[in-house]
Amino acid sequence: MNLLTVKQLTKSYQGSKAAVSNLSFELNKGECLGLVGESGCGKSTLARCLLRIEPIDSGSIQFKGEPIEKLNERQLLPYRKKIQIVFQNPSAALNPKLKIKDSLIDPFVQYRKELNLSHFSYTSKEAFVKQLLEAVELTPDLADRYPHELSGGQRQRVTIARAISIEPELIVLDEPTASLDVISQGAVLSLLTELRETLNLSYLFISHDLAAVSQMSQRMMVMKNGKLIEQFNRDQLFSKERHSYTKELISIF
Ligand SMILES: Nc1ncnc2c1ncn2[C@@H]1O[C@H](COP(=O)(O)OP(=O)(O)OP(=O)(O)O)[C@@H](O)[C@H]1O
Repeated sequence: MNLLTVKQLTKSYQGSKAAVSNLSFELNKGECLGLVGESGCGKSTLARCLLRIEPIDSGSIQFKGEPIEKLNERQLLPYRKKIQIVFQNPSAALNPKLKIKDSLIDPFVQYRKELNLSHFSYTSKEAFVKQLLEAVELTPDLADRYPHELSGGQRQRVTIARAISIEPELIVLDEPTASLDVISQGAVLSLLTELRETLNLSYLFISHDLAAVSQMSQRMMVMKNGKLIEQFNRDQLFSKERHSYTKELISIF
């Protein structure tokens, strides 16, 4: 089933050439679609446009066939809980003044009335927070700590737990492991794959790291200077038909 359809999406910042230019792709339910490209090629701009954090210049974004590019904030509410984002820097994503349990419960409290959870269940705040921490393989005692009392890897697990707490359909992962050391990176990527399968999630996985993208994704897209160069199945990554730019990226890794 088709979850997200993007057609001819273009976005430019004032006074600059298009950061994202005429981008078209589809993302299917249950898959991880990878997007790889060097720094500054427009990956985060695309992520922000999909989340409607940035307005787009032209093109369309459909979620399950519904155009969402022109919806106002109130009309967007039902989509806000279906599409979540995990950013590169978990420290910026967590409120330093809130204990982990309060950050974790926040999306649930915000969307409580519209939620129909199937994997998690809410009986009490404590029990719910415990379930979330367990889902991302963290111990329950972290609930009472503040973000600065956690490691970078633990903080990123907390932001992932927040994103999955309301059981979204799609998560945009924007360089989710870029701030982590290699061992934590591997662990977080394995966790994300497990969660996708358990919770029937779909991912748009954005990274400059070709190895990570190819490990996670069933299909991949390559972006350069705001444009999509090509898209292909993961098992076609090393095919001789690949674009010369993709081959260049492969040669660097
Ligand atoms: N708020 C902004 N205002 C003006 N220009 C911006 C803004 N955000 C990004 N840009 C420009 O848009 C282009 C794409 O940036 P973007 O952050 O989307 O790239 P990226 O591929 O995510 O890079 P990185 O991997 O380094 O995060 C760059 O030329 C950048 O300078």
